[in-house]
Amino acid sequence: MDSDPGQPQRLNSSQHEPNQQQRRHNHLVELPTTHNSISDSTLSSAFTRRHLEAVTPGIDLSTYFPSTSPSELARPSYFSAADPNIPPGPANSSNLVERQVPAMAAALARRESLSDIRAANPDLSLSGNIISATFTTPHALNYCKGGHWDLKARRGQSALYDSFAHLSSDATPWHHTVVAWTGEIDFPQDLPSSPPEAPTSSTTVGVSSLNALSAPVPVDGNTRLPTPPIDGLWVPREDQQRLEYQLSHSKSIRTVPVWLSDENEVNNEGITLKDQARWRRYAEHDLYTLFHYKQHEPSDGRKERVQWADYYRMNQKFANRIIEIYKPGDIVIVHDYYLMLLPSMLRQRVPNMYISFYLHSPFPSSEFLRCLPRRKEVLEGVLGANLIGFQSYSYSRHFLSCCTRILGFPSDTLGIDAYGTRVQVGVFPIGVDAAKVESYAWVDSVTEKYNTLKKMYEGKKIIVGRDRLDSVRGVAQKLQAFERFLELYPEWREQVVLIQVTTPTTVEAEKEDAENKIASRVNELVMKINGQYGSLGFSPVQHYPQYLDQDEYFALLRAGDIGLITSVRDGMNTTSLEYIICQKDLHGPLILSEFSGTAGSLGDAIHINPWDLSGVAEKIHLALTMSAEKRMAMQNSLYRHVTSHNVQSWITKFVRKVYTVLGDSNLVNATPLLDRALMLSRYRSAGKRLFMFDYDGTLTPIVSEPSAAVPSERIINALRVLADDPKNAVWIISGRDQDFLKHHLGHIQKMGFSAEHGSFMKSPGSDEWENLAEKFDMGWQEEVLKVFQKYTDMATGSFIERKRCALTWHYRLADPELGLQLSRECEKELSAGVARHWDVEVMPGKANVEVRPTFINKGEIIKRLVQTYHSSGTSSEDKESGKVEFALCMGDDFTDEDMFRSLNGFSGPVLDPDHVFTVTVGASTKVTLARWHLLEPEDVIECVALLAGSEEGMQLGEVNLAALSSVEGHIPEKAVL
Ligand SMILES: O=P(O)(O)OC[C@H]1O[C@H](O[C@H]2O[C@H](CO)[C@@H](O)[C@H](O)[C@H]2O)[C@H](O)[C@@H](O)[C@@H]1O
Repeated sequence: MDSDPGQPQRLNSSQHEPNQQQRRHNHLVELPTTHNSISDSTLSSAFTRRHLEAVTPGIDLSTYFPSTSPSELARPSYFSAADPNIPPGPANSSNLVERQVPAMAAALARRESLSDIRAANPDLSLSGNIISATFTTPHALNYCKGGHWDLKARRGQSALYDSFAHLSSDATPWHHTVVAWTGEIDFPQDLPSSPPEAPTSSTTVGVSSLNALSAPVPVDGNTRLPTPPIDGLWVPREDQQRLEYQLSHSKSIRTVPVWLSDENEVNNEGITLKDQARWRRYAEHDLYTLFHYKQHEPSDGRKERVQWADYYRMNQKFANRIIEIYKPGDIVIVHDYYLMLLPSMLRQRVPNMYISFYLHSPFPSSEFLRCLPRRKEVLEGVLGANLIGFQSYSYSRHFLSCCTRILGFPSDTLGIDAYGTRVQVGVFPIGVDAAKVESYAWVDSVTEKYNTLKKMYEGKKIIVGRDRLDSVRGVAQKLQAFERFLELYPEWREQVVLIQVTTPTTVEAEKEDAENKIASRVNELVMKINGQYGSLGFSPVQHYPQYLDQDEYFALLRAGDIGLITSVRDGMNTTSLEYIICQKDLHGPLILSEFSGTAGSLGDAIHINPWDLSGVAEKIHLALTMSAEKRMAMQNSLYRHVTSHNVQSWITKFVRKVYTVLGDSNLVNATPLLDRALMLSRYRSAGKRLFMFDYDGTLTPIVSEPSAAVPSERIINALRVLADDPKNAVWIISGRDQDFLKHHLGHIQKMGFSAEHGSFMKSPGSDEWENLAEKFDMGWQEEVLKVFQKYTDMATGSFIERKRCALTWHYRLADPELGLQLSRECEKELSAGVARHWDVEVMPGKANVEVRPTFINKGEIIKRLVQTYHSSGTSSEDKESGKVEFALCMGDDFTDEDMFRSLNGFSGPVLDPDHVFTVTVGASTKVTLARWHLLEPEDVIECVALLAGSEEGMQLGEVNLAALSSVEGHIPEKAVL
């Protein structure tokens, strides 16, 4: 093996070793890619065989796995926790731990039992199950000929998968299940990714997918018959079941796969393309980018809508899958930005579910998040969780401020009041499996490569870097800083080598960028530096654009004199943690970007600003010249941190925090975000529907001047569409007087009205107003007016709204503090005076105080309406007979609670509770009798338009807008109304 340090070369003499030409130019040419220490196919075969042996005793598997040798089965791998070759269970893992990290072994020895946990949390009914939802399964899947599955270790996220392995092991008391998408399934060329073409009686010409299903059985006996797809993925059901069985019986990580369709698309040339990557597109294109403080030009809105729809649908599929396996008392942990809608979707289905969310990536400041078109939905989605965890304090602080600034939710440093409950926020920096790193980093094969490396660069200092080729990893900055270092410190020229390994990105949005810009920028810089500071015998930058295998990786980390991490933004940099472990004896300093999520935890590393090239250069010099004592002190402290804050302690602390938070949460008052998709489906299946809308603060936003609260065109049109449908009875139930309602909404002939909190009623289609307070003595009004006038005189800007029956004193335009104080006094005075000798109720409203007869209220109107519309008849064609099969009631204030109370009374005995939607609008902190929550009138309008659009879309025979809307969670504004 050529050991000339001047020649870039691979670190071993494997079959992948490049030829001489490649060596000379390896910074320009991508070398043949190697994989983890066990090649993908070997690993997968080993895995599959091991599992099938476990689950199918007695079956000879040798024909399926002809190439799996016993040594392959036995060989360990660090890179994937999902690798079944890592011995599972307490005996193996704790032995390892005890040998390697005594502190951790002691911690694990203090394993809590479930009964201890239950005893310490008597208010919770913990089942002992944890469901972890993560985007992709710990294994990449290969669908093989013959319908068998080959499983490969998935690259990346090793810390997360290690935490799953830990939770699944006997080292914890939990019964753990991972729910995850299969990921893009690798199909062999000769297997159909869509239904195979079936022969017709006279010809073998292909038929459409639909016909293929009903086509005659092929007679050759070889053609695999298409079965109806699960969501369009053309994997026969028995093969899906085979995989599900295999994954669910895994001893290392029990996994339940989520099947998502690959929904083939036909391109302009009529060629069918598989597009399995669509499910990651929104998350990786929009969220990942923005969370890393980057923005791309908006594309045409249509593409974005489709990506959002896929994201929404993908999250829904996860929710469905979790609900299938969920049992009361289970703890659900949702991981990362792919699944940000999932917490709310779960909360909507099971309001008292124990849900937590952990973000592995950074979270940006509100100034950045504001640029995300779906910012509100994304924040609302996560807020379905009881606990939200972040990698670093600044990410959690940004999140809190986004909730307050974008959603208007009250927050403090510990959490947010949302949807009638408290959502807690915490910082839990992830770690790595330190014991595992130690056990693999010093095996003979690594030491051999380490020795080779050291020999290769004898007499030189080695700076190591291993990054993904993402723009956020700062590889270009690293090279520029190194260049600056060589410029500023000529004495180090030819004395220092930077070995930079750059792995391909897996993030969709980065791929294009990476291929086009970053890769060429990095190559340019490597050439420039080597051209300027290199010689015939030596190139100062050794760039390896490739995956490293496990042995090479650890050998490199051990061989480094400096670890250099210059990411301009990352959630957690696990390479830095692994470097620290690998340097436990040699104490090579770690130079770490302050923009890495790890920086907050590794206070003893040398922190740098990667944008300050001279500053980084100085720190490289400092690290190279640091005394041995100082390096040792620094490294020892970092080592202690990394080994005690490992991935096992991370997940243990997080889970512990989940149940502590649950003990503090008031889940009884939780009011989930309205499940629009559910509402729409119930609406569409109902023969007879009843709508009851409050007006101010529900259909229109609250404004300072009552006369300015006019309905928008959009809501008028939507209400009209709903009211025109013979299946619907639509009512406005408001504190407003008849004139106001008539003026703004009276032209919707088929709508019913109740004015002044139930004092007056006008049925749909009628011109007559019924006065329900007719017989009531109005003598109280004079007394109330006197009191109101007194307060009006005291608060400049306040005024009295005089209606026919109800009276309102408004103080919104007065000084806010004085107004509030006087309103309390006014309410007290009226309650102690006029309300004692008249049968009237004094109600504090939104910057108002209202008085009306007690027996008249919105709840009474609801009773009348249900009694009127709900009859035991069966015809659903007219309003005179038939059962109400869908009821939607929306309101925002105290007076609307009467409506919810009444409807709740009917839910069960009269109306099917699953078909009654009571929705409160407004403050996230609100304690309400409503079952659902919406944030503001704009959301109400979206929902009303969604229902109206659903019918209209179908009537017009257009694209089924409702179907699109339901997956998108909103209705296209212009297209429908
Ligand atoms: O039952 P509602 O339809 O919600 O009506 C309740 C009262 O709403 C109006 O006042 C409130 O809205 C105004 C416009 O946004 C706002 O300026 C005022 O401060 C609020 O109190 C209306 O003026 C009252 O008559 C209704 O009783």
